[in-house]
Order: sequence, then C-alpha cells, then structure tokens
Amino acid sequence: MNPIIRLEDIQFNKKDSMILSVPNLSITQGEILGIMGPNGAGKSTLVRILSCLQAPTKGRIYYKSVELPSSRISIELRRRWAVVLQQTLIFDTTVFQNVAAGLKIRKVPRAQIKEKVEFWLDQFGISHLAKKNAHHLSGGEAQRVNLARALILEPEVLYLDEPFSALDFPTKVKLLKDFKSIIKDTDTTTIFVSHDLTEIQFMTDRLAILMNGEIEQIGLTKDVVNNPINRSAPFINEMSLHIEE
Ligand SMILES: Nc1ncnc2c1ncn2[C@@H]1O[C@H](COP(=O)(O)OP(=O)(O)OP(=O)(O)O)[C@@H](O)[C@H]1O
Repeated sequence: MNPIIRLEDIQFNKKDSMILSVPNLSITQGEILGIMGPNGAGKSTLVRILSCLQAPTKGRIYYKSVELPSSRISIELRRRWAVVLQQTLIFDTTVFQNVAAGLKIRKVPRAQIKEKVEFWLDQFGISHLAKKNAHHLSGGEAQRVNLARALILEPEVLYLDEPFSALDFPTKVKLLKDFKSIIKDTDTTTIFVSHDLTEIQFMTDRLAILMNGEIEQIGLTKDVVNNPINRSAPFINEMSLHIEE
C-alpha cells in the first residue's frame, strides 16, 4: 500500500547545527504513529515539517505520492490535515461556536453545521456544555472542545503535539479511550507526540524514538518498548521506571 505521507532526505538546520535529519519516513493510511524522545530531540520540529508549518532546509515531502511544493502550500491542501497542540486555542464564545468555527470559515450551510456540531459534541461527551462559554471550561473539557473542533473538519491526517499532558490522570484515561475509538472508527491517520509511555502504549500502532534530531528506532510500539536498541534503550527504560514508581 502507498504511504499517505513520505519524507525523503529531510533536514532542518539552524545556523550550523542540525536540528532534524530524517532520511526516510513513511506513514500508512489509518495508522497512529507515536513520536517520543527527550526534550529538544526534535519532535515538534518533525511535526511542524510533516504538517507544513515549517519548511525543511532540504528534502522532499510526498502526500499521497505527490511531492509537496517547498513553499506556498495551497489552502485546499492544508485543509486536509489538522493540528492539536498542548495549549488549547479556545475562542471567547460558546462551546457550540468553538466547534463550529472551521465549518463556518468553509461556508458550510447552517443546517449542516448544526447537525455536525451536535454529532461531534456527542462523540466527545460534551453535548451538555454546548451553550457554555468555552473560557469557563476545565482543562479536560477544553481539550475535548479542541479535539472536536479538529475532527469535525474530517481531516485526512491529524497531528497531535502533547495534547493530553496538562490533564489529570482520570480525565486523561477517559479522554484517551474516547479519542482512540473515534480516530479508529474514522480511520484518521494520526501522528502523536507524547512524553508519556502509558499514553503512547495505549494509543499508537507504531513508535518512533527521536534522539538528537534523528530517528533512533522505529517499529511496532510493543516491539520498540519491549526491545529498545542502542541509544533508545536507556530512554525507554527511564520512561518505564517513571511508570513503576
Ligand atoms: N526555529 C528554530 N531556531 C533555532 N532552534 C530551533 C528552532 N526550532 C527548534 N530549534 C531547536 O531545535 C531543538 C529541537 O526542538 P523541538 O522543539 O523540535 O524539540 P522537542 O523534541 O519537541 O522538545 P520538547 O520535548 O522539549 O518539546 C531544540 O534544541 C530547539 O531549541
């Protein structure tokens, strides 16, 4: 099967230092790929390059076998993916209007917006909050709004950069379960950056360990976690220790 996204000879340098070097990375339609690594390893840079928020210094990105231009990605193409970050970007209006925002920009008819917003509020268990001002939500509720707002756009690819890290454990567990079943049901290709091994093991099909700007190891999540190699071994062991403590 052709990958939905493929990186070839990607490098990102700043001044004379190499921030990221990825000779090859393919992501398959519908998979959830986890990215883990120490602080400063280049995870966010990789996500920014994959989602075309950052142009690489060199290299090529293919989306469904078509090479993306190095600058000026069309709006139509950008609209095929969505990015969710740790900080929730909530507008000072109701939950309903927050979730509807992207559809309004796309000039979707009102009746359809209503139907879709109601569906996604229900999916994320926040229908009862529809009329509430989104600035008055808890962190977990706000992150549900953020995710509903991304998924309502039916993105082909979803980029998540530590979206759950600010949530307490019970809130996180409930949201992870709901969220995983939604992205599997919708077959949304997902790239998921996290520092949390529990999140990664629960959510992802494959895992890439990024160290000093390079992919040290990539494979099925359970294989990477159970058999870390070279420089990823001390990192994974340290992350596992945190869980057992
Ligand atoms: N535009 C830039 N200019 C200069 N340095 C940069 C730039 N973008 C990233 N860096 C540097 O590249 C390295 C990787 O940054 P990045 O944010 O991708 O790491 P990360 O793995 O996401 O880290 P963290 O886990 O702390 O969020 C860091 O040392 C950062 O300071």
